[in-house]
Amino acid sequence: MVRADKGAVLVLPADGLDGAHEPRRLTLDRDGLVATDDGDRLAPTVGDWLLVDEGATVLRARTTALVRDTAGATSRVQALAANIDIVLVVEHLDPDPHLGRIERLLTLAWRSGAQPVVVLTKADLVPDPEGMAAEVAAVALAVDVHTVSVPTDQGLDALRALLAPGTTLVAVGPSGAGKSTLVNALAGHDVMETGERRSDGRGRHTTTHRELVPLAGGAMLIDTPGIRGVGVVADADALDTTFADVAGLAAACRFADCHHTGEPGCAIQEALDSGELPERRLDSWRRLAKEAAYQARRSDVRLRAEERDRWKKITKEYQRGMRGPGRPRS
Ligand SMILES: Nc1nc2c(ncn2[C@@H]2O[C@H](COP(=O)(O)OP(=O)(O)OP(=O)(O)O)[C@@H](O)[C@H]2O)c(=O)[nH]1
Ligand SMILES: [Zn+2]
Repeated sequence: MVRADKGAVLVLPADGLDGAHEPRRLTLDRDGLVATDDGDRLAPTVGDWLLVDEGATVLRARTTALVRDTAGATSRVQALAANIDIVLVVEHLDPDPHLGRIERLLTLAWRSGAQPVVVLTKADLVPDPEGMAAEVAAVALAVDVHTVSVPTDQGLDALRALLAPGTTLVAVGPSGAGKSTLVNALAGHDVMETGERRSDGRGRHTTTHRELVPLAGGAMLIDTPGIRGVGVVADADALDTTFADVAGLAAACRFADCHHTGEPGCAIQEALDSGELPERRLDSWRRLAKEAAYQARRSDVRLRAEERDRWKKITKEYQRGMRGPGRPRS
């Protein structure tokens, strides 16, 4: 699936992912959901595979999914993209890259099951892009960090090397980071509108929808609108990967339930004192860990509510059956 449209999705045939085919419109049921193999119903997202047969559409199980927890009390996670291999965490070098945002997006990426790669854009606007990249690399553990500039073509070959046939990449990052510009540069022609001011003076283009762009070489790229600070992205496992250094230290504290707030034998406190662990990184971890804990509690409540609703429905159906005559039962 390449794009969600009002009450419908745009789909490409599996053998039509060469960039030469026009997507086809597929109308969805009223609720906008599609049945999955295991009897669930999900809202299809960009990157999903839909098996379309006469009348029936089935959503294939996702290998990976970029998900964000939505704010509503009853709503579930929202899938931003599915079946992706690489998440490009795009951040500008000018203004200065925001380390906390990179950590947040890396957590979103790790949670998806795909491999994150950090892309620092606008290298042409700063005197020392490599020095800045080293600072970012220090917070992006086990992740490649690339610096690029689209106007000078700097660093783009390293990204082109990621575009193996069949590979799906998604670009995430704040508005104005240069995601659409990057997608266009990698596609070799303009497929996404970018933030240039329009000549008719009607403001600037920003990406308003997620869209899958099949590239000539057989890779697929998904551009996303700028992800704002809202939307919880953390879960405990993903956090431990993003903050492997903090998690490792915490495991070395004397008390297993150490809060790292002055307890004796606290390895985190020692690392802060020695300068090995920057205060900023610990704060960033604490903030995301708090969100993850809150989210876990909320989803517990939600699961229990769903279970209750399911039983209510079953009971109602049963009572209706008892009341008869109704439909004959098979
Ligand atoms: N100098 C320079 N400018 C760049 C570079 N990449 C992007 N820009 C500019 O940055 C602005 C924002 O770029 P976009 O590609 O629209 O940003 P985006 O991340 O897609 O933004 P949203 O669609 O709002 O999420 C545009 O004016 C681009 O021309 C770069 O490598 N160097
Ligand atoms: Zn501790």
